[in-house]
Amino acid sequence: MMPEPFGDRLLAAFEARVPMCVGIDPHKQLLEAWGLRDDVAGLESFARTCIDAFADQVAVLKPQSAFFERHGAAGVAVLERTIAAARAAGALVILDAKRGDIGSTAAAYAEAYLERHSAMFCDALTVSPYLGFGSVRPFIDAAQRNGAGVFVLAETSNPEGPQVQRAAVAAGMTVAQHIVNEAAEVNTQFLDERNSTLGSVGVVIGGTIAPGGVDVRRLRGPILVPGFGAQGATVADLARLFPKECTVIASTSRDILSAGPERGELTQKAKTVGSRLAEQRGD
Ligand SMILES: O=c1ccn([C@@H]2O[C@H](COP(=O)(O)O)[C@@H](O)[C@H]2O)c(=O)[nH]1
Repeated sequence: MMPEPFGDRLLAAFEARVPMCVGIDPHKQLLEAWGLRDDVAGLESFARTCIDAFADQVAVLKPQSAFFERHGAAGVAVLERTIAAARAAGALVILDAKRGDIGSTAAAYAEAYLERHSAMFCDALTVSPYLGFGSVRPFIDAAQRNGAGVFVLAETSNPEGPQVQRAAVAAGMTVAQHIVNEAAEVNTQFLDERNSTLGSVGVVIGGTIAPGGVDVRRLRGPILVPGFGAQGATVADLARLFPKECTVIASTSRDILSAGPERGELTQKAKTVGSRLAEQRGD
């Protein structure tokens, strides 16, 4: 039997939980602010507190792989435990690792994160299409086989992004729009074959971008929106950038994590931000 598709699981989580994504980004400065050492024990304690505060309340958690990898193999082991604990508590996990490579190597990355036998299996993975959209096909295939998702970088939140992502691939079409259109095509094919409402190929579009860059109305997949909070994007920006019918996953890391280390304060902060987002969606 085919596993339940990621899009359906995401919609169910948004109905039942705080409808947003909290990023788990154990910055050195945050570890220090939480009274923890910048070592593997500090990392484990930080991640454990995040799980206790968010995993049974918030729809999506997004560990940032880089902050675990910087502690070496022991840090990656903490990441594995964090993903497993978050999923066991019912949160969906998007691993932010921005993987991408030539097809055969992409297939190995896909096996690491999107095959159910893997220790690092997560609900979705961020991937980079800047070796060509076709190069992310192994991620899409593995995700669709396993009820997981991918989030393809389209227009990122950093100020350097537009130089590449707003360049034209054809008259009137930006690179970012091309990526969104390719994702839309995969979703349409998948949804035509399955009795499902939301595709498993999402895109990443920063909440900080200038309006007018990408048209997402035909995507039929979720939009992961980082840049909310610490990088300056607000609820009003989300309303301005995305049509109401889109499934927008607003993501914030430092803004919420800076409420720690008390578990109750972290949970409360996520709930406060989540209700502002739900209000904007008109729930
Ligand atoms: O376009 C992008 C893609 C990914 N990110 C990641 O999201 C978080 C943002 O953290 P904040 O503390 O909320 O600024 C971080 O892990 C980035 O690598 C992004 O910011 N923009």
